[in-house]
Amino acid sequence: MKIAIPAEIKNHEYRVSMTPAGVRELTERGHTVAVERGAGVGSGYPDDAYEQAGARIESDVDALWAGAELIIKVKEPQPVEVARLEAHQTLFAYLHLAADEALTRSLLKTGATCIAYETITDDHGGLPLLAPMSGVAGRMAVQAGAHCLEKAQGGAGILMSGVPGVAPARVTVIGGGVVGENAARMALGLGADVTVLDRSLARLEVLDQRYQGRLRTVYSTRDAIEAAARDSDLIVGAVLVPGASAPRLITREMLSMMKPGSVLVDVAIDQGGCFETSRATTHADPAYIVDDIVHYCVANMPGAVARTSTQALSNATLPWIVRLAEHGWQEALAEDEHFRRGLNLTGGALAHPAVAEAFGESCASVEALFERG
Ligand SMILES: NC(=O)C1=CN([C@@H]2O[C@H](COP(=O)(O)OP(=O)(O)OC[C@H]3O[C@@H](n4cnc5c(N)ncnc54)[C@H](O)[C@@H]3O)[C@@H](O)[C@H]2O)C=CC1
Ligand SMILES: CC(=O)C(=O)O
Ligand SMILES: [Mg+2]
Repeated sequence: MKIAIPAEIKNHEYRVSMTPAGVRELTERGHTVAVERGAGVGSGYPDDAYEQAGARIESDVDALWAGAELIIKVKEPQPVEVARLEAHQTLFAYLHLAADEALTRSLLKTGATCIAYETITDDHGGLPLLAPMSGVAGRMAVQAGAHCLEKAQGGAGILMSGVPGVAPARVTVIGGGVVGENAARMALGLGADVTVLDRSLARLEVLDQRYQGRLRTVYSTRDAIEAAARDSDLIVGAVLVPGASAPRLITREMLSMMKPGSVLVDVAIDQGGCFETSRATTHADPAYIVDDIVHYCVANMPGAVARTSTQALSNATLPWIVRLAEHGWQEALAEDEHFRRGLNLTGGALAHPAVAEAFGESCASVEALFERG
């Protein structure tokens, strides 16, 4: 199969969708891999490392896309990339379509098959291609939150750990999944006072067992969220309903309950955000203030630690990419219900129920799509 690895073009996005080691796995199986010139540089992989792995380096980005059957990216395609996508091509990347109707409609018009990393599932109820970046973003959320708590950033001037005789910061994490657990672990490591809210009792039980009284677990209700708003110095938004847009858990009105200079880090911003006052920001200008509350809402947090993130992402995606390359999307997805859940769009139709629901549209029967092909 002809595979293309474009350079990422989102603001301050330094990841690349495949390491040279990943390229070698594909070229040794007889596939052709074209890598856009300079695509790996932000992650510390020069062009010659890809050449040694058997890739061809392509300087002409239009030719790179036009010559591919399978395009592997990190972030959702930007408008100039959507314009290059063709109906016969397969795109495999983070898409977060429920949060972006304009992107969804423009991708539908291309007729291309779009498979999202973040909706592929596993046998344990997890999201194996979201998890590695959720781990990174969860850990970063606390670093970012600690920075935002400093006075110069508009924060209340609170040190996460406190000092002897002075209480540590109160950190609440809403959503105790992969992002939430990693955020909680970092906050605990810094000596903060940590509470995790989730509406899954099973998840709260896992955290309770794992952290043996070092953090509080609280069932997520409106009351519990209001109490968190009143008491917390830092709230990390880490909820997810797979494929769907994030529920708005802290309203603008609730900001008035919070202490001035408190911080909201909305990691769920890539699914639209779980705070009403969240809007997506970039690493160039990551935070803003509404009603005295600092908001950090970067939608591609792992891009800032690209070397770590590229390796972690590539480790997770490679086996799935190999299956797409070896069998084509129809056969690869037909064989595996978890892979099928990654299918978001094909032939101009919506193929993921949560994405279709987000726009009040009907969802194509995935089984029927396979029969048609
Ligand atoms: N901004 C960024 O750079 C990044 C953002 N993310 C995003 O972070 C979000 C979380 O991802 P993961 O932790 O991997 O998901 P996950 O599925 O592991 O965890 C989500 C948790 O939220 C809980 N939840 C759902 N509704 C809730 C509610 N109303 N109240 C409390 N808890 C609720 C679920 O029970 C689950 O435990 C996703 O939107 C993901 O796309 C992930 C990586 C990078
Ligand atoms: C998950 C995601 O959106 C990211 O890593 O940027
Ligand atoms: Mg994102």
